[in-house]
Amino acid sequence: MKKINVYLINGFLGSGKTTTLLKCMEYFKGKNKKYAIILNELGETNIEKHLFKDESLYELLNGCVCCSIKEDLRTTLDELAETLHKENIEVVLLEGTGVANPSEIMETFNEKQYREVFEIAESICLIDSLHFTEYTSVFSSSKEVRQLQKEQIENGTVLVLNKVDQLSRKLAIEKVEKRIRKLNAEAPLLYSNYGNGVTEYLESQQKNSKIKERSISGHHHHHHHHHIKAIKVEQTTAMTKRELRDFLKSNQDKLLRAKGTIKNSDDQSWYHFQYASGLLEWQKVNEYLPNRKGEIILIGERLSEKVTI
Ligand SMILES: Nc1nc2c(ncn2[C@@H]2O[C@H](COP(=O)(O)OP(=O)(O)OP(=O)(O)O)[C@@H](O)[C@H]2O)c(=O)[nH]1
Repeated sequence: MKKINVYLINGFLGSGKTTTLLKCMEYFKGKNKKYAIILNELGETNIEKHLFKDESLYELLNGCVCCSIKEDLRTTLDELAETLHKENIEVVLLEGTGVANPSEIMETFNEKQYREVFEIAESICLIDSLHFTEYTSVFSSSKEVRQLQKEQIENGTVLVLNKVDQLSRKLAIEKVEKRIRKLNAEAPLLYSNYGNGVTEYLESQQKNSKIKERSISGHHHHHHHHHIKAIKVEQTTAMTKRELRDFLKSNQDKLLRAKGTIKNSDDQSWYHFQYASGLLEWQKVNEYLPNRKGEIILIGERLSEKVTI
């Protein structure tokens, strides 16, 4: 029986995984291939669920604690294997948490019972060009963050240097590329904004599938990443965008990423927001959200459980 192609989408927090996943979904839709999505989310709530309405979605919430990833994934894959053929699913798209070692996931797919059904077609590693130097420097990041970047890049079959729009100088890009190449010299490297170019790459690989004989087995180091955690903070009073930005900036030293849905005191409307690479983006929610509570997911190191806004 033809195996199900699995596309892993990894990369550090905020590097552009979900943005790329949405593009891959469009691509497979255009090819009339049915896919299932597995999201490995950090934190107890999936704040981005609105992006995946009506999709075949499997969630591994809290799955970042690496020791539990494999077990959670096995349960999901067993469930998926039951329905795959009934639903004509041909592709699985799996987005990692951003703080997990992709080899844990690869190893699970490599277990005999799953190897017979699934095949990792590509392990896409997104890299935030703006923050890569900071995240890999001994002066500005923890050992844990550096280790994660290294593991993710080492395990990519294609590397996507994303957010190049944030790098102003060509020299800076070259410097980042040089450092990446020290970690993974073989995988093709794409320059990208908002994950553009990834689906074109997938298309070209389909045509060249005969020449692709890389082994995707994953590196077998086990590191534990218990210091990076996600906490959920509930919004108690409506706030302006400026107040939100000030709040995030005041936690900047510990914060790697934040996202959420909050109520804006200027127009009393709901907004989804994203905070990555020190940049805050927000978008008005157009649908009606009854009994909605504002909530923010903060992801970082040394975060205290007692944050209030
Ligand atoms: N300027 C710029 N922003 C980008 C680019 N790609 C993604 N973003 C923005 O960066 C933020 C994070 O993007 P996501 O796709 O959610 O990143 P992610 O890796 O899925 O984030 P986590 O799953 O939380 O780790 C969003 O606000 C995106 O709109 C890019 O190429 N350039």
